[in-house]
Amino acid sequence: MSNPPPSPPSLQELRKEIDAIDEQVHRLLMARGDIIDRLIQVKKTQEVGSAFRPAREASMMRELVQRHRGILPLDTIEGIWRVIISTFTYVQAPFAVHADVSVGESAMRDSARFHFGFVVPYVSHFSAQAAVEAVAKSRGDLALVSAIASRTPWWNALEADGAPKIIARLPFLERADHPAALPVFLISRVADDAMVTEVQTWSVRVSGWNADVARALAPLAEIVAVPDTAFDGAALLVSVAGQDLENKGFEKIKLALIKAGASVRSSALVGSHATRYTVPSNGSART
Ligand SMILES: C=C(O[C@@H]1C=C(C(=O)O)C=C[C@H]1O)C(=O)O
Repeated sequence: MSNPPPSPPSLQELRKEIDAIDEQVHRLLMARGDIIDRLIQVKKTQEVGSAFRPAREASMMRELVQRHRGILPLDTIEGIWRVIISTFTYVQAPFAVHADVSVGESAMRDSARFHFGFVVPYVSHFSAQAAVEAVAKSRGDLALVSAIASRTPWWNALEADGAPKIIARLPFLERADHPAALPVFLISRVADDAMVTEVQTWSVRVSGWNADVARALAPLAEIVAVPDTAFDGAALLVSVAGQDLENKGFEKIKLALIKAGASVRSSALVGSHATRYTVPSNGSART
């Protein structure tokens, strides 16, 4: 006679397992918090403005994608870790997020809450310029500004030495159905060695700007353009990937502008961020 199949665990037993896991997760998060005091001293967080470290965060978010398996949606894992990381950044050195809501209040608020949670104060502004100004006046605050459209060339305010810079492009993990998909630049002051330089962002003033010039540049770089009403010029925010130390990537853009009939009146590096990273629907990541 064969043995009867083992009876499935009871609901009570399964809930006990869940309670044990919850306790471990909670204790591990508290242990993570215990590291912060030591980390502040090693990192000298207070000396450079924001404790946000864009290079480290971009790489941590990619690790999550690579490790993730099972039924829990990546949206959930990404959201949980954004809150963990942002809150741990906040407890090192408190900061606020200044968001430009002129591109759509609900999408911008979703992006701010998804990436920074509810503990980090959220301040809305009615222009990108105002959000950037608030950051310039602060010690370590962050601004969130649309990465794809603008009515004003807010990036001119990032040109000066010591001015805040573009330090990241969110979301870190792009995909078609991202819950906080609005493409935004994050602007702050961080230590130079914390920057990721894979994509450089340049503030460029050109004359001779028109649709043909824009088309000629489109395959080479992402551009936000604000045409100048006074003459045939424009203020551009140009994102160039694949930089080398001599800024050859930007030199290529300059040459392409000239070839297309425009001329460059000035250019200044106004930040850099990690290469955009796309999670395809089949789960394996690509950049
Ligand atoms: C803890 C740090 O500070 C911040 C918080 C991080 C975290 O909680 O893991 C990661 C990067 C920083 O933005 C760090 O620099 O490692």
